Amino acid sequence: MPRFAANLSMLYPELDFLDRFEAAAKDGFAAVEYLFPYAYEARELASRLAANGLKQVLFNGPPGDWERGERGLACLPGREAEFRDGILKAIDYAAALDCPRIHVMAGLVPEGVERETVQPTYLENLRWAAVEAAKAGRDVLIEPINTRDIPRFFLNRQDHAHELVEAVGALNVQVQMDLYHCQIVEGDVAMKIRKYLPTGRVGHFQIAGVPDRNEPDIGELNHPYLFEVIDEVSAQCGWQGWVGCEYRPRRGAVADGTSAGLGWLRGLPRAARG
Ligand SMILES: O=C(O)C(=O)[C@H](O)CO
Ligand SMILES: [Mg+2]
Repeated sequence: MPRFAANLSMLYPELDFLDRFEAAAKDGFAAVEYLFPYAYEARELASRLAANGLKQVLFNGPPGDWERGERGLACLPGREAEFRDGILKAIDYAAALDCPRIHVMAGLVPEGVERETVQPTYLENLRWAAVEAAKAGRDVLIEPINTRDIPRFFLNRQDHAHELVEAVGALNVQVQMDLYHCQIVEGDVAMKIRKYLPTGRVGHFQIAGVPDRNEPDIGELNHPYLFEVIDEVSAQCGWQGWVGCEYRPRRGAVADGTSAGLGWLRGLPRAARG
């Protein structure tokens, strides 16, 4: 089975953020990811990781003004200086948390502007981020996200993400393949894993039930089957990454907490949470 990381931005909403590390470790996770570390001192987060024997495997670069709806700066002409400051801050956090990868959110295509118009800005920003991240020994990830959840998000499809990774041409730029978004936008998920994982350009997976982003055993995707596909292809190509559990608990959230909804994980053959 693949190795699973708990997404602490979505799992354990019943707990304060800093208490979610311990909860994830108690549920058997060996790794965590979350959206943003910036509201906390890096040393506080590092001590929570260490105290609970957890690895940090992913977080996002600063997204711009999240409360006002911004979802990344990479494709926004005129925001390059802010983008660069954010990437440098993320790289500092990644060093302090010993986190190998940073997700750089693409941002929203401005109203009335064509996607193609902002693509040069996006590529230039990614190239710059790749160079800075490489100096620090980190990978930069880009993630196609569905437009039902984030209307006008610049990057929606796996093929577009892989074209952009090729265009940047840096070994440390990879695709974050979120199977939830992939199913909503384009489907044919198993075949896309078979197509893209062997390229060496998939840095991380994420999962959630489709369509409601709840536990992976709720909804239209057959995750045990997809895990077998990931296992099979990984055995052939040597992929050794993580699968982030990025869903909003439905089963356990109210009565018993997130743990009660982890039956899908405990039920997997040779369940590997770390
Ligand atoms: O929404 C997702 O799927 C993500 O992974 C992003 O990091 C959230 O903004
Ligand atoms: Mg995701």
